[in-house]
Amino acid sequence: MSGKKAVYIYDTTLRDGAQGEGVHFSVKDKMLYLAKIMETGVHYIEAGWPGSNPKDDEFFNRIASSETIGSGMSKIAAFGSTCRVGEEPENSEILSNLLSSCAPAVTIFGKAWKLHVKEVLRTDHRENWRMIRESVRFLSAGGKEVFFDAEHFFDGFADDPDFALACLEAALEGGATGVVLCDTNGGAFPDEIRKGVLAAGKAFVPRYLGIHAHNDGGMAVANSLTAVQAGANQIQGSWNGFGERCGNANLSTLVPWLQLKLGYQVLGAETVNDLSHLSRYVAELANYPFDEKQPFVGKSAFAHKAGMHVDAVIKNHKTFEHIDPSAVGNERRILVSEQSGKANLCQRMKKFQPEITKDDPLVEKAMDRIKQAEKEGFQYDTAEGSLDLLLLDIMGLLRRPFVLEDYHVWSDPLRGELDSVAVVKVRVGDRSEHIAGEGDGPVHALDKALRRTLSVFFPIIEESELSDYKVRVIDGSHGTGATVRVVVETRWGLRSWGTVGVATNILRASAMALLDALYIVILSQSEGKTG
Ligand SMILES: CC(=O)SCCNC(=O)CCNC(=O)[C@H](O)C(C)(C)COP(=O)(O)OP(=O)(O)OC[C@H]1O[C@@H](n2cnc3c(N)ncnc32)[C@H](O)[C@@H]1OP(=O)(O)O
Ligand SMILES: CC(=O)C(=O)O
Repeated sequence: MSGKKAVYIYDTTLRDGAQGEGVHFSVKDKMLYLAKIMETGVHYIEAGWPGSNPKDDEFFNRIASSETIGSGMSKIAAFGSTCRVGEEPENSEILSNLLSSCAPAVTIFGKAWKLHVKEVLRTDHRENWRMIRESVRFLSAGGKEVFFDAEHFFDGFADDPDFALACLEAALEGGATGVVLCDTNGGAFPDEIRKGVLAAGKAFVPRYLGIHAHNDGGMAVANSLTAVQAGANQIQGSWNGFGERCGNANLSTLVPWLQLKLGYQVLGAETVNDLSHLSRYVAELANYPFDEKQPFVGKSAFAHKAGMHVDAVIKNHKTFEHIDPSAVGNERRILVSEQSGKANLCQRMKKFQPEITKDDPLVEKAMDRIKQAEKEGFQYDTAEGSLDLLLLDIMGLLRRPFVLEDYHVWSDPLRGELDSVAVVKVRVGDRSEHIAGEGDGPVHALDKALRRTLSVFFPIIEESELSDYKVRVIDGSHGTGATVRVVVETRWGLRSWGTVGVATNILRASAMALLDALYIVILSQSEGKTG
């Protein structure tokens, strides 16, 4: 271990993260998650609440019978509550499930705000402290390492500091290894967090003083960092900020803050350097769309669009980047749009002609063409495939591998499934083919007909797939006669790219975007020019 101060990470993605709307992990996903996160050296992984649902039960059973899981550096923690009001710990089903789980660590939550004791538990303060103290004692005596999550600690501390601190004291008297101060409603301000953590740190010296912050006020990361600076040495959070309501403190943001910017020792360098990939992997397992606007790990985190920014970032990346993107496994992206100057264009064109310079007339020509096209409704920052084709064309490097000579589409919406038919005629060299395709709707039929015809000449087409299709009305004042922009996302192996078409006829706009997508598949294979 280096001389840096350590902060311990307690990963609650599988528990609080799974409480987030739209987040779902199957048991298999959870097993994959554990295997992956255990490699990162995260200190604690909260696996779920044994006894609360059959999925969590099966998961804990699978962990117990797995030889590899449990052998790594990360400790598994089981989650649950204290015993109920008036209940002895020995008779508590919740505590008995926690005790018999395979997890060496257990976290139980209890009330630290008088409002909850009165209105939710409907009991008195002494009984609340008893429930906390005796539940912790029972689990500690059973050989578990016990953390106490002081639910609503900061609201409770603002209301009555002595009461809130007495809840921590009860847990420590019971033998808790750590107490975790929770901003459960997520509405605290950093200054309130600082006061609460300082007071807890002054009153007690637990082995772990943790913070668990929700993001309802958009402050979860700031509040967690404030807590660490005030003396907390454990952070509970989730990757991508998944969690109840607006989510939990985002580990994908917190880890680089702590390790790269504030000088704490958190996780191994290899994990931090791979953070962008790890965060995406977790989103994929959770079956939740990855937020590309996320700090540090999102695709947009180092995407430069404005011409002035790009000019400067090429001269010295520090002018518009707070860290080197590679430090978190991310990459710099130079976008091209109507906001571009010659620096953006030149940087992109170097892909095809490395020696090109900003004062080359072709760069200015490309900039003018793109600004004009964007005025007509094209949008290239989300359609880098069409952008590359346009640039290759301007540079005189584009050899279109085929020509679409003709296409017709018929639709009969009353027919039910496969209500549309398209016929396309394609020429490659001096050979032409025309083939029909059926589809659910005219665009699907056109896509199928194009792919079937082209795969006669270019079998590689079969390996690519249309992964997204978006239509946007550009000028709503013309009603159903408005101009539309179609953006198509195509996936081929690990690569994906966007292409764009604009027209008043949605089918024509779709055909433009689809054709660009297919040109790129073929060119990437045969000429390697768009790679
Ligand atoms: C702040 C947090 O995020 S804590 C995490 C909470 N997570 C979850 O709730 C997800 C999993 N939960 C569940 O599956 C279910 O709620 C269960 C199985 C745990 C409990 O279900 P039920 O027994 O039907 O109880 P239900 O959820 O309706 O009510 C909660 C009960 O727990 C009590 N309770 C709430 N907090 C605590 C606490 N800290 N300690 C002890 N009891 C508590 C409530 O008073 C209520 O009891 P009551 O009905 O006697 O008033
Ligand atoms: C324990 C917990 O998840 C909370 O207080 O928010």
